[in-house]
Formats: sequence, structure tokens, C-alpha cells
Amino acid sequence: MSEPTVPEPSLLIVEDDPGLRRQYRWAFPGRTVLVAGDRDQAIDQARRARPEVAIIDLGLPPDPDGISEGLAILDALFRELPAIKVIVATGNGRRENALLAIGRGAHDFFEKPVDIEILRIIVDRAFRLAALERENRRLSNMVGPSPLPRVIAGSETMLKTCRTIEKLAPATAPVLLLGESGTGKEILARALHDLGPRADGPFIAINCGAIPEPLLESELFGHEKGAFTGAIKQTPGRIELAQGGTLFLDEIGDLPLALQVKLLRFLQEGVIERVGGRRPIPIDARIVSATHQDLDGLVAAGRFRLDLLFRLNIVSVRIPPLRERGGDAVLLARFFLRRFAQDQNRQGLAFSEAAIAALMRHGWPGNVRELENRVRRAVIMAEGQQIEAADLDLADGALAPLPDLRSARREAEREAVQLALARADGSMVAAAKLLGISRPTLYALIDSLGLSDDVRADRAADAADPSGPDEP
Ligand SMILES: Nc1ncnc2c1ncn2[C@@H]1O[C@H](COP(=O)(O)OP(=O)(O)OP(=O)(O)O)[C@@H](O)[C@H]1O
Repeated sequence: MSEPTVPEPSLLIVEDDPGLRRQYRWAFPGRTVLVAGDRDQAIDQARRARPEVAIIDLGLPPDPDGISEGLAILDALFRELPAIKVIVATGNGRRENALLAIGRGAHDFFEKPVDIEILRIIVDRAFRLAALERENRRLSNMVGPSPLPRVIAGSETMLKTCRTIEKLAPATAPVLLLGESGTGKEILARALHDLGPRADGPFIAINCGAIPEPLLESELFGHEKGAFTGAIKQTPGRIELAQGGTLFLDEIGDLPLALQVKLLRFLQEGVIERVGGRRPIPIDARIVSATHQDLDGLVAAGRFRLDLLFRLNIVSVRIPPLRERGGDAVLLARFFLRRFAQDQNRQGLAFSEAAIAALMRHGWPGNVRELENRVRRAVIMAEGQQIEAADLDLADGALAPLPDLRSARREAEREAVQLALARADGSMVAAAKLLGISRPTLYALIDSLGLSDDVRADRAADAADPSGPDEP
């Protein structure tokens, strides 16, 4: 859904007192100000002009002494414009009402009588935030220039992988996808299928690591009725179900050796036999396999057959981990945010700058799956219209402010002097020697670092202790 165009961000004021309405109208020079005296007018203005910021008086007729009408207008505005920033006005000393409104999504509040200077600051801040969120939404609508359907990619490393997938799709040769867990192996296997000549056929996936060994054979090859206890009817396996389409063998490194032999036969001869069956069944399916394991290592350890590896690995494609994909984490995060916010009906949500910084800094050991889960959680956890780093369960990405050079140097000097005095057991001569400076320089340094009192206190303590240093 495309974002409706906002001709010029405007400010809506909902206030029943005509005098105050006039005051507000002139309080924001340079802004387009719309005024409404009641709920109908407010909704009408919201639909027509799509204001980015609104000021609502909470006490409006028919409930001028309560807040029910103000809150009803707040809810109605959010239904029309989920991203609108609403500032509520409350009577003096009625802050609890303002907090109620904030709990329902209002951006900020102020107390009457109005202090126009303060209100201007609040309004300017709301407009800045609205603009930031608008920009965020614009960026999140720009998915990466990926050549593959449903695959978000913007970094050169991932685009290269996508182009390779695109090139391989029309061929029928088996493809082996190599990548850490959660890098998108299945989504790329699907892209190979969708862009290939068998796109109209089925895409059948099986995770060889997730199915217990005794069940895996019949899951892959199917079984005849009565083949084993519980085989009450003839059942086709996943390989057979992939007839005319693509078979995706995920975590192929986990395939037990006995089944490796059976799979090899299928790859060599293009036929399978169901468990308990005698009849060879010809199968025409494209084979895509994937693993996060080092298959050469498994071969060397005798856990994977070299001849099977040759058959599966006619072409292999490496899928880079997310930490090697530059800005893709942010691109993907915005893509997932859009999807989950839509599911949860929280369309106005956007990442704060600190959250973006945190997304860029994180190492993503769980790759895209981890990112997807963090964004899913954040959409539920975020309290306002912004997702913060904490909502993503990430440390704040903002850089700690650097100390200025002068104070950093003073701190280092202070530490060095204290350390030297401690090592020299209070002896000025020894401490100066440790620091590579003269004794008068050390005294001057102690003075300038404000350590003289500490040194004097030390000396007093030493004087009381007959075993202390005797040097002046
Ligand atoms: N580039 C991408 N663009 C959009 N969504 C992606 C991308 N990569 C991965 N995803 C999504 O991330 C999740 C994990 O991806 P997928 O299941 O393909 O990874 P995987 O490598 O097969 O994981 P595993 O090794 O755990 O089986 C899925 O929901 C997938 O849709």
C-alpha cells in the first residue's frame, strides 16, 4: 500500500473555546494550522488534510469536565492516521488525565493555561519526529534491488549470491547451498524453484536433521502398506511428492550413512523404491540441498560419502552470513517491521536512530532468522510509535560520548601517579623514578592533579607508623 502524499505537514487543533482557537491559530507562524471545534470537524479535517500533528483539548463537550470526548477523538484520529502525533491539553493539575492519554498513544501533553513558548517547542519536536518516521516509512517501502522474489538484498555480497541463483535457476543440475543457520537457504532454494522451468510443479522441503532416523527413510522414500508395524496404508515419500518440481534437502550433512546410499542410487538412476516395495518408481525432480556443516570435513571423518557429495555438489553457492552483508540488516529489519506492523495493526511504528545504530552494530550470530525474531518481538513490545534498541533486546547502538583529549590525558596522568606512589610505597624519589620524571616535577604534578591532600594524608599515616618511609 503506498503512503498517501502529504502536501505539506499540517497541524490540527481541536478546541471548543473560540478564544483559544484564535490564540493557537496565530501561535505557529509558518505552519498550516487547521482548527476543529468538535469530533466530526476533527475527523473531517483529518481525512481531508492528513495532518501530521494534532493538539486536542481533552475536556470537550459533551463531557467538558471529563476526558471521554477527548479520548474518543484521540482514538478516532489514530484510526484515520495511525502515525499522527497527538499532543493533549489538560486542565491545570489534571496530569493523571494526560498520562491516560499517553497510555493510549498520545505523543505529549501540556497543561492549561497555555504557555505558547513551551507549546511551540513540543509541537516542533512532534513535527520533527513525524518527519523522521515518514522518512523511515519511505525507506522501508524501498526494498532492495534484489533480482529474486521475496528475497531482500542490498549489499554487493548478497546481490552476487542472488545473481548466481538467478543464473542457475533455468538449469536442472543439483545445487548445494552452503550457509550458516538462518542465512536464508530455504528462501533461496525456493527462488531457484520459482524462477526455474518446474515452477508450476511442487516445492517439497525436508529437514534431514529434524526427523528421527527410523522415520526418515519412509519420510523420504515412502512405504507400502504393511511394510512395518503401523504402515496401514501405502504412503508416498517426499521424493515422490516432488515429482515434476523441486526437492529441497535441508541439513543434508545430517543424513545417516545408510540413507546416503539410497539417496545416491536415486541420484544416479532417477528411480526410488518405497520401503517394503519392489517396484522402481521413476522420479523427475530438481535436487537442491543445503547445509551449515563442512561437508569435506564430514567426508574426511567418514560421516559423509564422497560419491554422494560429488552428485549433490555439481554447483555450490555460498550464502554470506548477515554480518558480511553491510547495511542489509537495516534493510531486512525495515522489511520485517512493515510486515509485522501490518499484522499487528501498528502501521505507524518506526525504528529510532539508536535502534538503527544497534541493528548495524550487532553481530547477528543467528543471521536473518534472529533478526526476524527480534523485530517480531519488538513490534509487540514497543510502547510508543518508535522501536528502541531495548525493544529489540539489543544494547543501545549510540556511541558513548568521547571524553575530550585534555581530560583523558589528565585521567591517564592521575592513574599513573597513583600507581607509581602505590608501587613506591609512598617514596617520592622511587615514584618519580618509576614515572621517569624529576622529584620537583612529580610534586608539581601531584599539585595540579589535586592529589596533594591524599599524599599528605598518606604521610600523616606513615608518620604514625614507625615502619613507614623516612624520606621527606
Ligand atoms: N534475504 C532475505 N529476505 C527476506 N527474508 C529472508 C531473507 N533471508 C532469510 N529470510 C527469512 O528469514 C527466515 C530464515 O530463513 P531460512 O529459513 O530460509 O534460513 P535457513 O538458512 O534455511 O535456516 P536454517 O539453517 O535454520 O534452516 C525465514 O523466515 C526467511 O523467510
